[in-house]
Amino acid sequence: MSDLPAGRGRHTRPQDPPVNLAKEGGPGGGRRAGHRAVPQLNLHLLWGEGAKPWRAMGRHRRLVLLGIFLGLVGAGTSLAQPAVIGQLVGAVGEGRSVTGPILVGAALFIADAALGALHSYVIGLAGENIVYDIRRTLASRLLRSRFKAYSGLQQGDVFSRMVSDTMLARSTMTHAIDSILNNSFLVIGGIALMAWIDTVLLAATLACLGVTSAVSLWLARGVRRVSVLNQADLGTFGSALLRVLGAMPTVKASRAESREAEGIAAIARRARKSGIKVTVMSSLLDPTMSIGTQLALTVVIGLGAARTATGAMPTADLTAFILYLFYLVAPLLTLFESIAQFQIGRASVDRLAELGRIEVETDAVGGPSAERPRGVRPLRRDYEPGLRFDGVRFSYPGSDKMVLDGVSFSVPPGGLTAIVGPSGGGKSTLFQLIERLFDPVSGAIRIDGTDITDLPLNQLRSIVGYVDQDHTLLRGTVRENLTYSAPDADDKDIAEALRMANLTEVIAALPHGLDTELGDRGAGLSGGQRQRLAIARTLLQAPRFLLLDEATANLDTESENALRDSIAMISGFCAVIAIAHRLSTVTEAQQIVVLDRGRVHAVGTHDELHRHSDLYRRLARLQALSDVAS
Ligand SMILES: Nc1ncnc2c1ncn2[C@@H]1O[C@H](COP(=O)(O)OP(=O)(O)OP(=O)(O)O)[C@@H](O)[C@H]1O
Repeated sequence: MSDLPAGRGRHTRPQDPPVNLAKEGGPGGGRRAGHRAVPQLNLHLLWGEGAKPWRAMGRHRRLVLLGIFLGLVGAGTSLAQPAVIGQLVGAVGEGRSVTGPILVGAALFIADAALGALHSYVIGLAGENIVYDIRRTLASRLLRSRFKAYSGLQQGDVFSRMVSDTMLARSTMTHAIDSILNNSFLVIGGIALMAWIDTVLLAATLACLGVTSAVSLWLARGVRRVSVLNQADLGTFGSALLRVLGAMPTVKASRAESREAEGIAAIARRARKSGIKVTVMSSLLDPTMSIGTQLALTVVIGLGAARTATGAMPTADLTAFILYLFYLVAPLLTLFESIAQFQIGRASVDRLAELGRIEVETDAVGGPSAERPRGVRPLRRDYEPGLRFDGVRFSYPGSDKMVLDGVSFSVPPGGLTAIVGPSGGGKSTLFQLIERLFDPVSGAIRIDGTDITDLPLNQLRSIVGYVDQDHTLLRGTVRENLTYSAPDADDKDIAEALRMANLTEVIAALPHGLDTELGDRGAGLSGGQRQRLAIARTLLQAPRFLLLDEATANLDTESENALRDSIAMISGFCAVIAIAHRLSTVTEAQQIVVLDRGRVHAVGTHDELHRHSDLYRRLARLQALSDVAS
């Protein structure tokens, strides 16, 4: 492994001087690095406690304002049109020249159409920009979130917020706000011009429209209430679907397709029910306003005709008034629809803002903490090289049960340390704490004498490599998978890592070698090959500590031997800490830690434990029996 490049932190070997971890801690030195409450990211989405669509528009407010302005100018040209038509009617009636009104009218129509198109484009553009910013910022924040906070979320709900809530929020922040302002302007302008023409007819109009407007506002508020429920139902639907699709082999093997399909259908039914409520409330808006406008029109025509007959009102004025009433109908309807749309979108803005407040790991990526460890003088004179658990106690968030209760042991900077013990004893939890996915309730984990909570996360995770239980591989080629945590690794590094993971021949036999595409979850490779590929990937990161979870859980004898050889090779240049279910693979370990119900039961070599530990002997006996059985 000595050929791996130094730029990826590979040079901190057991024989290297330990790292002055606190000095490299950057701004976090002395504090618990990585979990500060104030995020470093420049987020437009940190909207404070209340979700404010205006603030959420971020740097696109000017574009939205330009769109609104264009809309208002367009509305002005619309408002002028009935007056010009009124003049045209007057001119015809009085035998005057109609050229002027026709030219002005034509100019207004053209301006109205051009402004309308431009206005739609600018508002649409602002919407796309806003939704892009929200998605980009939220995705980045989610990826940097504290694992503790992230693991409390439902993935389907997060997905639904990112896809459907962002669309609804976009409508609110652009179309709805723009439409409310423009149509309010049209309505107020229309009313003002109608007042200028005839106050009696206006009073009759307002009386008819007032009642229906109040009902419409009440309906719009109801729309928001049911929209919140509907969006939550959609989130639950997404979560359930994702969970089932992610467990397809188990679903099929359990012949649970129909049961799961029914379960999903039940959630879909709930979403349908709340969706129908939204539709009912929204569709009541139109007829409510239509009743008001029809009534107003009837009254205006009747009363207007009477007033024209008595000479109290010229015919041209009545024509203009009726035209304004017609002009008023569409903006009024759109206004109330937009208010309803705004209310629906506000519910989505709330849900996005909630996601935007997820706590982040502040120094996981970038910043001074991104520096790789350099071999510098040790932090303390009395440091103990390697990794040490010191009286670590831990319970998972929301649970009182102490999963680890006073765990203490040391891992030397090289060689193989195996962790064994009964199921549920806390073995995997140890790894989650070393990776700082969670922090201990009390006690400390130290590397070269430095508490890992004083280390920038980026640095910690570059010196600790982690191969999880699932040996997670990503979609893409073998090469892309291998270089995931060391993107600048060259072919020589890759060849070396493959050799150490005993994969050289396996990869050479693939149809396109390193450039062979792997399916989801590494399809195309056997379980053992996937596991060794995950190990090779971690090796390219040149860790000082390599954590292997359930290293030999699903291997045949040949793969197990291949892996055992690999571990022996790897443990010659870095410390390998392996959770092992098969004791046969760790008999050669420099030390074995037996963990039982969250406590260290014993530490020693295979021979020592065999002599002194009842539990170890029992585990070995059970293992031997299961090996015979299989
Ligand atoms: N996310 C979690 N929330 C709450 N409790 C958890 C969580 N993960 C694990 N536990 C509990 O913590 C205890 C230790 O689990 P852990 O996975 O560390 O054990 P393990 O020794 O690795 O078991 P196994 O050998 O079966 O993998 C178990 O009782 C488990 O139920």
